[in-house]
Amino acid sequence: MHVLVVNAGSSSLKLRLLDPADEVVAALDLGQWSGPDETEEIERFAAGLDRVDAVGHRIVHGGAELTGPTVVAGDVRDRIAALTELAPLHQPRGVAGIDAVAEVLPDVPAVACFDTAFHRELPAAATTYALPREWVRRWGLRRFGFHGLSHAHAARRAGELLDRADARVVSCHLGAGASLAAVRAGRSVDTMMGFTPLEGLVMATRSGSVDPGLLLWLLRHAGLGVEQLGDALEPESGLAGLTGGSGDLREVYRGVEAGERDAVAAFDVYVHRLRREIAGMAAAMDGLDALVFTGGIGEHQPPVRAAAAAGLGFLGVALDEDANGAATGDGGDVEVTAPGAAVRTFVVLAREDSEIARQVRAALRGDGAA
Ligand SMILES: Nc1ncnc2c1ncn2[C@@H]1O[C@H](COP(=O)(O)OP(=O)(O)O)[C@@H](O)[C@H]1O
Ligand SMILES: CC(=O)OP(=O)(O)O
Ligand SMILES: [Mg+2]
Repeated sequence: MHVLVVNAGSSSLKLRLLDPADEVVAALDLGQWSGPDETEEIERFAAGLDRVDAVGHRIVHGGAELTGPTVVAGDVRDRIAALTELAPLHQPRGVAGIDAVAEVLPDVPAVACFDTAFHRELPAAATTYALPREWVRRWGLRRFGFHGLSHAHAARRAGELLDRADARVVSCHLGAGASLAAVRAGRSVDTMMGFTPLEGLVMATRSGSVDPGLLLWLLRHAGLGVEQLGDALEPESGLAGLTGGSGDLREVYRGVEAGERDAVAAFDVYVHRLRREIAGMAAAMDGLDALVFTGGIGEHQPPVRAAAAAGLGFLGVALDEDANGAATGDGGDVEVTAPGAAVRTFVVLAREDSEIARQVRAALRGDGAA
């Protein structure tokens, strides 16, 4: 089965045609993509493909009900669109991808694959916010977790590379958005993102977790409205907020090398949070066997991996300096563990596309979730 994969992220759109062996036989990447207003290129790409047997869409939020790969039929598209408030940066882009491809390939079955689905069996202790019970019941407030397609692939690859199905893996997806997952025996047992993709690590343009009291203070005392606050936390915070410039870690690191004070501070804040939370994920599953880095930053930025690992020796993490320095995303999935370290560390190329194709095939074969 040839599967066209549509991966709409917050900062990019990635289209891939995968053959039955998961080889990428056609690709289009749009670095900057606004979503609904800009679908001609997707349509042209999809229309120009010789053979598409099925389409798989990455959809960031599935809410409480869409918990596995789902054929886009009936009201499914509208149910996905109805979750826009919970992922305003992402959900409209996912829906735009569904609409654009349906326009040019109306007879090809499409399957929605959700970032949230991998985390659907998180233990209650990990999903529950300590909020009034009445609110939780009325609005279904809970932590969902995201980047599940990437975490599922990264953790599976770590299991294969370790040759252990029961491994405890901390998966670090570090892209424009970023999150960690604690994965034990292939199942997500904790993760950093919550009700929305705003909780957790410092990201390119997102704040990650901040004190809720600080947000209340801003609303009450700084004259900010809810809309302004939302706009500031999402596209104007994170690395971009810290440097007052680009949220691209490549640029930040150039500033670090040039000794620019804001860039050094931003890098330190990013790494401090990352390191602390890796240890937290390990604690959520009584230790770890493998640490995996994936996503644009995880794959291509040796200094981030080195700086995060530098504080984790107490857990048994240690990187081989040369192997880590050489792992810049071109050499496939590689190990970067220092000789003798108790925890194995891998760099795994993010393959949300192959995870989606796998789920599409499973859903269309009728054997449920992949
Ligand atoms: N070739 C590269 N070299 C260094 N850093 C990279 C490279 N590609 C991507 N990155 C980093 O990864 C970030 C984007 O991650 P990516 O996973 O591609 O984005 P998205 O979350 O939109 O899928 C960029 O901000 C950049 O810092
Ligand atoms: C969920 C999320 O943050 O996705 P992305 O990294 O693509 O923005
Ligand atoms: Mg991404």
